[in-house]
Amino acid sequence: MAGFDLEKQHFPLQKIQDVVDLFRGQLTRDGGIDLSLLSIILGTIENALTINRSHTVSKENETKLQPIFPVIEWETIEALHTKFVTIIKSNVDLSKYPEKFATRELVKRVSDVIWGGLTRAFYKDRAHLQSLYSFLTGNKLDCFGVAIGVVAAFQVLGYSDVHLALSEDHAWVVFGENQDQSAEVTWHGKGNEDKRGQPISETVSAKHWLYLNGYPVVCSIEMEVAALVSAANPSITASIDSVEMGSLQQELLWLLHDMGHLAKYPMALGNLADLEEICETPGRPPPLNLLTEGVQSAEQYYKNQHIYPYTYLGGHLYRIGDYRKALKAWACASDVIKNYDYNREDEEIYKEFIEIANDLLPNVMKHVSLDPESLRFDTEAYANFLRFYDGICQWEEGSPTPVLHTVWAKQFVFSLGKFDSRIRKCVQIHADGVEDESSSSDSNSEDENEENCDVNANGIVKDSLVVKDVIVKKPCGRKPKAKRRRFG
Ligand SMILES: CC1(C)CN=C(N2CCN(c3ncnc4sc(C(F)(F)C(F)(F)F)cc34)CC2)S1
Repeated sequence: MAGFDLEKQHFPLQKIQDVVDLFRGQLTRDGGIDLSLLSIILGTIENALTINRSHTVSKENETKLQPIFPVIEWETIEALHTKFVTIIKSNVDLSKYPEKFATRELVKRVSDVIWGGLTRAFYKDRAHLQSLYSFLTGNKLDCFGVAIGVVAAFQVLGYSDVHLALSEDHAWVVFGENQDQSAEVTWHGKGNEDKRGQPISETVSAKHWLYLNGYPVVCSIEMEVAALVSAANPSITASIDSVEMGSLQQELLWLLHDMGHLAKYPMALGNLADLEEICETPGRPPPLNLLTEGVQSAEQYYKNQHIYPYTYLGGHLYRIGDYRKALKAWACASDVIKNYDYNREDEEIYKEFIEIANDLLPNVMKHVSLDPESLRFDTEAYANFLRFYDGICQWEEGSPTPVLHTVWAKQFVFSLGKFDSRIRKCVQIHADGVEDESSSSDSNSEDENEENCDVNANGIVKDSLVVKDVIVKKPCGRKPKAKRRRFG
């Protein structure tokens, strides 16, 4: 196949650098990127490194004690690629679709072809079902795999307007001359009827986390490569990862990062940060830089409607023991979720907040000691703690599905009680625009500590009132004054 001469020269693939060079060649050549080829290559390697690890090791690797890596022959990849092209072209009669750009009917047809190629009874939550290798050798795909398979199929059919749209827990496609059309192409979650073929309207996405309130990541072809790489799964078992697959993913993400293709993809930046946390790449910036990039990307391109940039950041800070900043990141995540209405298809983000509130935060509060530097005496930490819970209360308000239950309340009381009692006296909560007689009493306590009030934290919500200012005072925080008796 003349078109593949450039790729052929990289084969046989025997080490990570061979794959990186092939991806770089694809990403830099004009002739366009072949998504199905890259998905098949990545899936073949993932399969050999995680599921079928009994492969031959090349002489070169054997002697140099290189990480083991399968020898991938061109013929293997070419056969699978030909199979995919044949399935798509023989099942889609393009004479019925004369338009230059994709139509909703054609998108539904291509989705049906991928859908029709799947075995009925398979456990869709299993790992390693995200690539075309899985589709072509096992007739199995997860929900992301169906979506990327549809996009790859349209490439095979010669369309350049069909692209992947990603939220934080769902994927669909955009298409049309102005990319202003959208369509479901896969299913979501368990027990939900799939809505394949339907558009994602503004009413469907408004205040709905699953559609990021209308601010999904709409991929370029290069970002679709980044999605393929992000979706690669190095896990061999629940507790063991393939080092080779992880470092291949890491190297490919750096390649994409250096080419600017992660700039609008916060989750890919988060994935790379997590890989760097596990095994840093010499000469590369620390994970915190990537996580900050992810937050800035969400603020700049997606109106700060994404949650995961903050929970990626909070999780990392938690793991390195920077609990103050972790708490701030989680409060920022809560500031985002509070504008959404929670519903039954949002379980993934619900689990994320449950883990923070009922596992991570209590652990933070358990660990804090009597050390005056501890969180217990930090007023800004307390304000962030209140902001975190307040956002969750506001998330529940107006939602068709309740969020909170007694477990949340028990953990809230546990964590709240860990803050030093004087902290709570240092925090004044002013109702937003609602002047009531009690607010005048606040001024007394303010007078009493006048010299201490110099920090304004972000607003929080109290009961049904939006509270604009939380006035916090320093000395109750970090270093209690000498005259204060040590606690306990
Ligand atoms: C802070 C966290 C709990 C750590 N890992 C997280 N991930 C891991 C990686 N991940 C992702 N990483 C890159 N791209 C995507 S596209 C996507 C999805 F839209 F949901 C899809 F396509 F339906 F699966 C998910 C996802 C999902 C979120 S969020």
